[in-house]
Amino acid sequence: MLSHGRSTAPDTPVTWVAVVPVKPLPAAKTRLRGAVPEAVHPDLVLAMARDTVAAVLACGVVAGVVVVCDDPAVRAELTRLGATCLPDTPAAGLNAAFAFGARGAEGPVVALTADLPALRPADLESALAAAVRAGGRAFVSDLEGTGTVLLTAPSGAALAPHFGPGSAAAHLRSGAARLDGRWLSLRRDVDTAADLDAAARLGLGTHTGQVICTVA
Ligand SMILES: Nc1nc2c(ncn2[C@@H]2O[C@H](COP(=O)(O)OP(=O)(O)OP(=O)(O)O)[C@@H](O)[C@H]2O)c(=O)[nH]1
Ligand SMILES: C=C(OP(=O)(O)O)C(=O)O
Repeated sequence: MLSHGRSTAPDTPVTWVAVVPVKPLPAAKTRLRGAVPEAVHPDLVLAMARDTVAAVLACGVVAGVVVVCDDPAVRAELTRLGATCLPDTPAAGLNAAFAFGARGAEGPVVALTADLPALRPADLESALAAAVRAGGRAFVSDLEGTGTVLLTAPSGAALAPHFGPGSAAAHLRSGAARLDGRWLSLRRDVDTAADLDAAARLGLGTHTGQVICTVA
């Protein structure tokens, strides 16, 4: 289990607004079912969201995290961590939730999925520095190379999210630049039990690590 401290880059302005959508727990992470006993599944999904949001908040160039979620229990937990939580007002799926969270943001926006329990702030900070160098919209694919873990838009640009199956190719087609860093902790999203094992080998955040300890 790792303690992910706030990364520091004193010469880099703190500017990014992060948007993290989370599905209501009873419906979330169906491909991960069976990784832990059924009764613990919601705790695991919430713990992964808590570790993701905690790591994003600890990133030295992130000014704030907006969570979009229709589950009041999730909103309460993530508000406690320091996120600003909004109900999923559009109720029209993942991309609508991302666009809703990003609307009106002042400064550049980074959209992240909530299933990154090994995320380290330094990997996120390095990816965001690469996004700044890229100039326009940019994305980071998951380790498989087909999905997306992060999409950025510069200040004033539309996020135009295309998350979902095949999203890496969709983001490329939409004109976003692919950022090719190692960033293992960022690129290790957890969709299946095998992904969770791989994330555990990298080092899980505190909350997910505790859930895994209770079932080990
Ligand atoms: N607010 C909101 N978040 C969503 C929605 N759909 C997916 N998400 C979140 O988006 C992220 C990426 O989604 P997936 O990895 O496909 O998660 P999932 O749909 O819970 O997983 P599966 O059931 O296994 O497909 C996760 O953090 C989800 O919680 C949605 O309709 N609204
Ligand atoms: C929604 C996505 O994530 P996942 O692979 O977790 O479904 C995506 O990659 O666009």
